[in-house]
Amino acid sequence: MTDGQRSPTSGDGKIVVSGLTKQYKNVRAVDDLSFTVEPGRVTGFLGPNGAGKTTTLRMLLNLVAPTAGTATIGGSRYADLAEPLRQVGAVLEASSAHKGRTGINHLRVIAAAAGLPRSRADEALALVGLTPAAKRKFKGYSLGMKQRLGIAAAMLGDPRVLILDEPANGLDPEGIRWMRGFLKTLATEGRTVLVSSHLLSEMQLLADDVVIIAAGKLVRQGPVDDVIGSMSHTTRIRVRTPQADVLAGALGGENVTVDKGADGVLLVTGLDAPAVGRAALQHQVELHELVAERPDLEGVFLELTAGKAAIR
Ligand SMILES: Nc1ncnc2c1ncn2[C@@H]1O[C@H](COP(=O)(O)OP(=O)(O)OP(=O)(O)O)[C@@H](O)[C@H]1O
Repeated sequence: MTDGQRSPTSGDGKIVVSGLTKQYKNVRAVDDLSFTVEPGRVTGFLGPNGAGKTTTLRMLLNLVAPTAGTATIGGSRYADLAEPLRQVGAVLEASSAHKGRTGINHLRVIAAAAGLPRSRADEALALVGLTPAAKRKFKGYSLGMKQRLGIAAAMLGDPRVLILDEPANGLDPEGIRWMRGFLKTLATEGRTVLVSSHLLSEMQLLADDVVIIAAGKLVRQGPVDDVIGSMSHTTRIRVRTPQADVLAGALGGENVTVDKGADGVLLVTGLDAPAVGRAALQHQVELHELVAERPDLEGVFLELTAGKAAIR
């Protein structure tokens, strides 16, 4: 299906979450949460255990009723979408299927129920690289194959929006790399791709944007590079010198910390690389290495969510 053939009601595929709240008896699982997810980009949805990610995705897909607030996809609530499977594909947990059914039959059953052409089952299976296992029974599928089958089911309607909860779970490194390429390609085609994950190093490779939540609330949202850049005060200078003690003594000042590592390495925070280089020059210290280590997504995530109780 091309863009021109898409249902006009699918809008631009932008996801808008506004004031979304879910109160369970004692737990405010999601608390006045607002964020947007743009088409044409992969957005990582991150948060510590119990942050409210799954509850948010379930509200987005009309599986749980919000206590307050709204979540729309292409301007409509999921419940109001005319043909939801053609507009939104979702995988919320490892795919389950009738154990004795083959992969292709599993997809054909879903396609038939949704009024989609039978040929879509073959196309979706090919899309996730499962054609060779089409006639194998589901019970013989590995976890990685089950994940792929779940994604194939989500892709049956050629949706403009894809929502995945922890899609890399159970995948081996090759499977994770495949998933990365697959999701990036979908975004390049202009689709909206929202992915929750705990794998922060993988998210740094995969995501264009991130939405970080903790204890049900928004902590930060934006392009990955901007979110990491916003924490540049945590940039650490790594310097190696045969005169580590001399240099350590020369690097003083308010908010400056100097930790000694092995082999003459000093890890400095509170100064930038030129300042460390200047101090070395002034004290005639020979340098073998001088590197500004920018924080990675994992470091930023841990700092942003530190102390926000995961168990509520
Ligand atoms: N049906 C429910 N009844 C009561 N509390 C619930 C229910 N579903 C979720 N919660 C609670 O809401 C909070 C958020 O849960 P949720 O599963 O959305 O978090 P999560 O970010 O997806 O966590 P994880 O990363 O561990 O999957 C948790 O404290 C959880 O115990």
